Amino acid sequence: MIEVKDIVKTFGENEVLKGISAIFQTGKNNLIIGGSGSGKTTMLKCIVGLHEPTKGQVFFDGENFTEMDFEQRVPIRTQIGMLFQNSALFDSMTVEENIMFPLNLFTNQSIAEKRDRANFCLERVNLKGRNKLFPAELSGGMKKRVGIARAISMEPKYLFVDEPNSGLDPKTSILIDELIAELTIEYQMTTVVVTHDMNSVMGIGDHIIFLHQGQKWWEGSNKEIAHTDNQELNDFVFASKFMQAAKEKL
Ligand SMILES: Nc1ncnc2c1ncn2[C@@H]1O[C@H](COP(=O)(O)OP(=O)(O)OP(=O)(O)O)[C@@H](O)[C@H]1O
Repeated sequence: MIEVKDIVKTFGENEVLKGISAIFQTGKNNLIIGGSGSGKTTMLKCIVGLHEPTKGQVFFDGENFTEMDFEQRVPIRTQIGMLFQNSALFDSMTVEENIMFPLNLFTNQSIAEKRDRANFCLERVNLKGRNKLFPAELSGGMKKRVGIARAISMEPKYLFVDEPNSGLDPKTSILIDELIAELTIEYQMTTVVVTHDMNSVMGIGDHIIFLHQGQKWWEGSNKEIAHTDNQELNDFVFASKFMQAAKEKL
């Protein structure tokens, strides 16, 4: 479980997060949604320590991450898997080398053990045997899957994903969502996904936080979202005529 308490983040005069508190449960797909510039990525970066919050605290399973120094954070950092936008694979490394990268950095495993783990992760994301390919030889969906394989290589307790569906066709997007959702349950991870993909919201949104102008404006599940009377959330989720028509049938 991850708890954020009263997170404020300012950049100069710009107060981007205005005191956000939330709990992200273990084994759940927690989604952060909101309009462009509402502070979603900033929130994710504050949780993982890529930004220091101006105020407030982040707890990983009760441990106060915010007040730890660099060294003290290492054990928690090794339990964090991340998939950021564009998959962030190393272009000069093969698929296998990309997946083994965190293992090289953080473990003393032998080459054989690391290769076994890479094979296991590749199989788990349906890319068995693609070890020797380079990122340039992969489709966007395959790159995401390699990114997921790398993110789970260390058997993380916490998984953070920023816009997993960007640049993917709708069918591949759903496959990626389903993979994240399956892995979350299988490994009982606390997963936090930043998205503005409505298929993801409706498909895997166990717990959703809607940010509006740097504040937590609404919180609930995908089942509740269809019946909300929150005006800003409605305007955001059901912006298109198609979604409005779909809502009426729910
Ligand atoms: N490093 C930074 N320095 C200064 N301002 C920043 C920085 N990072 C983000 N911001 C500002 O914070 C605000 C929120 O940005 P953020 O990327 O968190 O939004 P977002 O909700 O993820 O948007 P999008 O959906 O467009 O990716 C924006 O006004 C942005 O300019």
